[in-house]
Amino acid sequence: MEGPPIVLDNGSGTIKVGFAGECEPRVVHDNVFTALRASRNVPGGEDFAKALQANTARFPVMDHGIVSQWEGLLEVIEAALEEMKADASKHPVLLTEAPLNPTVHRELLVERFFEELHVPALQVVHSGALALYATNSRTGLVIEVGDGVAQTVPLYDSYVIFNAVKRRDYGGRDLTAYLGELMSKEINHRPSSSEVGWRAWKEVKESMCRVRHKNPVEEASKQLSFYLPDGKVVTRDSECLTKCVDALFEPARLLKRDEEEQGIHKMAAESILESGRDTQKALAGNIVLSGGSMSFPGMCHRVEEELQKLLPTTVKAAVKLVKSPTYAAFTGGSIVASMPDLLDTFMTRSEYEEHGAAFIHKKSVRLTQPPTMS
Ligand SMILES: Nc1ncnc2c1ncn2[C@@H]1O[C@H](COP(=O)(O)OP(=O)(O)OP(=O)(O)O)[C@@H](O)[C@H]1O
Repeated sequence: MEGPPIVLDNGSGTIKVGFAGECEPRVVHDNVFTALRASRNVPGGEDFAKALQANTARFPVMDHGIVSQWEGLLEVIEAALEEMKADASKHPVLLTEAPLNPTVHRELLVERFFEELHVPALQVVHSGALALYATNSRTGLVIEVGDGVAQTVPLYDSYVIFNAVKRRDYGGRDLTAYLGELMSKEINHRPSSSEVGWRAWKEVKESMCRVRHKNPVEEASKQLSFYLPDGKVVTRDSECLTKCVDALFEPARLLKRDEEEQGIHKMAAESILESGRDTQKALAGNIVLSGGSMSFPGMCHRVEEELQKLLPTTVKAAVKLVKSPTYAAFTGGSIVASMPDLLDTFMTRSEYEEHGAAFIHKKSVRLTQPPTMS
């Protein structure tokens, strides 16, 4: 007999796993492949093992929303399920994927889940769409920036407006690297190893970085100074703390990407303007920020301000931050997977065996189907 569905938010930085109906994930793991594991699975693995000993090993399983280490992903998931004492073969799985990934990526996910994790049934949904469910609304625009992907997903009455979804390949991981670059210039920070540097930059980013803005109430919770392992100090007035967040609005220039890499406010404006005229006001009036990289103090105000400049004056932007930005996709997935008729939309093992992995494209749930608006 099957147990409750398992919800698996497979992020570029962390994987969040739990049961449908629960508010927060039971297990949150860095989505990284240890050097020791990598040494068993790739040619020239001894170098990875040496890197581990030198404490410089970092092998992310995901590269901007795309699985780059399949063996690593399976090991991370198996470890998480073991921690939950859950047997994948006894639970349908609701899995998240970044929007606009290649179709073949979804098929490979399906294949691995049926063949290697032996799941009885599977559904794959966009993480951005789920975040809106976590706020209990069905119409709105989600702006989600996690560790590796920035996405804007408009939903009208639970339908994803597919043609207006935007996705770019930058996120918190890029901000951490950019902050490290800024700190090495501004305070001559020289970490003893890349791993030590990375951890320190990430901690500074999460505890001190904020949006360039003068609202002292919103900024009050941030730390005043941070002592880096090399003895250097980052103080609250450091220019790099706000400049790091500016990169979300100017990724092409600050993260040195090509012009295609628009800032989140431009992606959001395009998502709204490319949706039907009759839905624009409803979308702009309920903008939800989700994903860990939207947690910077002052973010709602800045997004609202920048976005409003790009919208007609009759379309008013109202922006709010979801309650737990890093868990919002999981929470939304947990709500969706608890809906009584949702299980009918899952791809079953017999469908997989009969039609193959590509059948998943025919099994979209309601919230991932194109709208049928007149
Ligand atoms: N308080 C914070 N302030 C700023 N950034 C934060 C904060 N907390 C977490 N982050 C950043 O958020 C990112 C992780 O967010 P999240 O878990 O939503 O991403 P993900 O699901 O792993 O990746 P993605 O959705 O991009 O595939 C990390 O880069 C982390 O450093």
